[in-house]
Amino acid sequence: MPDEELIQKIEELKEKKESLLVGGGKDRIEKQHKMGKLTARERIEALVDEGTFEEIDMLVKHRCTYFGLDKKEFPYDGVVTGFGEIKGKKVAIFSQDFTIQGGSLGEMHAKKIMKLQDLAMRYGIPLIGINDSGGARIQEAVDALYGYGGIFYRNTQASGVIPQITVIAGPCAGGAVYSPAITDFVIMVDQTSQMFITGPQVIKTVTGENIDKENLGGANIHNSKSGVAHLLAKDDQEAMELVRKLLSYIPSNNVDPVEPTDYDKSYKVPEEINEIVSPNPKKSYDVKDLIKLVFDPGTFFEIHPHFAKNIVVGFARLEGKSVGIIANQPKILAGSLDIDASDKAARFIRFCDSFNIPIITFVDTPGYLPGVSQEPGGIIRHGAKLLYAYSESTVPMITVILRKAYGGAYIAMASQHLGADFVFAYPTAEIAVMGSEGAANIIFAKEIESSENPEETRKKRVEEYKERFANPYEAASRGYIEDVIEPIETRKKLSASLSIAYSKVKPTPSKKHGNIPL
Ligand SMILES: CC(C)(COP(=O)(O)OP(=O)(O)OC[C@H]1O[C@@H](n2cnc3c(N)ncnc32)[C@H](O)[C@@H]1OP(=O)(O)O)[C@@H](O)C(=O)NCCC(=O)NCCSC(=O)CC(=O)O
Repeated sequence: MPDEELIQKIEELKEKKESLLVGGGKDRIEKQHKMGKLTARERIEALVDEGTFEEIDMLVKHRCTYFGLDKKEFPYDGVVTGFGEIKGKKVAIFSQDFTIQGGSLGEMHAKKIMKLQDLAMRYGIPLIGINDSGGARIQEAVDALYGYGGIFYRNTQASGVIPQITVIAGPCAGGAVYSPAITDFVIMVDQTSQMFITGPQVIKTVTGENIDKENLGGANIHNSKSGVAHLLAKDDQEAMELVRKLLSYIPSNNVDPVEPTDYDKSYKVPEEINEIVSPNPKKSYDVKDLIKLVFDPGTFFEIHPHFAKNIVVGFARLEGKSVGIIANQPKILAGSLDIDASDKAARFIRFCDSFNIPIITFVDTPGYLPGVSQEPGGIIRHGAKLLYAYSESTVPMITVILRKAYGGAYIAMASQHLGADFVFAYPTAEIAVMGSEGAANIIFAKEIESSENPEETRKKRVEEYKERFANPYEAASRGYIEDVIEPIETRKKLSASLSIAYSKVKPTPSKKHGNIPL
């Protein structure tokens, strides 16, 4: 005979949980849907493998008594936290619920996130944060600020230990923006998400400028101009699919390897690869066409595709194993390295290195971009990040020089001198201090000027310089590159050299940490 009191207690528990599951109520959920947004719980459902989500701390309550909050209850204090699986891989997830007091972050809301961060670190699993919040819960004042501080601190401690991925699926204003900024990848949803340190109204008061929130901090601005966001999703559903895809290329932590996948063993790089890179340095091409032919078909996943398009970064698989790719893009700004390209590549290199993902670099760049916007903008310290990031990396690094590799940019783009394990060059490669025309104009200036036919002398000298240096053989003769290869051999050479370099052990000097130029 079941105990009546026990039955009643279980009923009470069920009712309590069911009442919490309605979040901020039907009307607010409807409003959320009308805006094209999923709710916090629907987002988690879209993210994880079916039926794998295990919630914790659903019964947490706020304890603020100011401004009438003592009379208000906020289910699970406006943030859903717990664990789930993505393609079988365990992950920790928090998802802010905008239907509950605008998803604002108070003391207990923050404590739930902090606890989850601590647990993700303890278990060595990725942390995924879904942000949809009006920021610090204004009534909770300094307790809310304590909360943000604790989250930032943990984000920083976790950096390089577990992957941290953020989805911005609504407003993210004020102090709230810095947690996503510390995480490894930020995905923003088009039209429904914004990030800014202060909104349009405050800007109008402080600086007198008029701007709407989309142009100030919408998904397009942060994906294409500021570089704050790495991926753009058309809606919440696509954002969750992007997280799932991203996770398949990266490990759970800085110790575990990425699981290799099956791949088509019969895949042969098509002959057309030999025709992509033209020997004419003025003829551009899309380096992504080459990348797609070299790696396992359909596996190239570009990161930051809308930002600093003169450099391409992303993941792909080579014989089922995950690799990170950095490639100059000759189609945009001739593949030159500017401030944004340096920042973009350096951060990606450091992610790969932190999580033991080998780095493959394709080089075709005339150099660092000179000019009046770049120098005062600090191209020197930004450009230095790229050299620094490659130099400090300890993962296997393989470099392929496709065509131009001039001067400082040759050194910066994972040259052997910065620690690349294998460097290959195509016959079209030009490894020199600078382009032949510029070089001849400088070193033969006096001779050209004083000759009877300056134009003819100039041409002759340019040709001489080109013949001497605009090729890969001078570098190969010194052993600065391991081999000159045909493009069609690229996949085979990369696989063979990676299989050797996987066991790489690179001793690093004992230090607390370096001081990368920021
Ligand atoms: C985010 C919004 C644009 C969303 O506008 P909407 O019209 O969609 O929604 P809304 O204003 O009706 O908000 C829904 C409910 O959430 C509440 N709400 C929203 N933001 C809140 C916050 N930060 N603290 C406490 N409550 C908040 C609203 O009062 C409302 O409650 P109800 O339903 O009961 O009426 C707006 O709410 C907003 O501007 N919020 C403040 C953003 C901000 O300045 N945050 C910075 C905080 S300071 C900070 O973070 C620290 C720092 O900057 O360093």
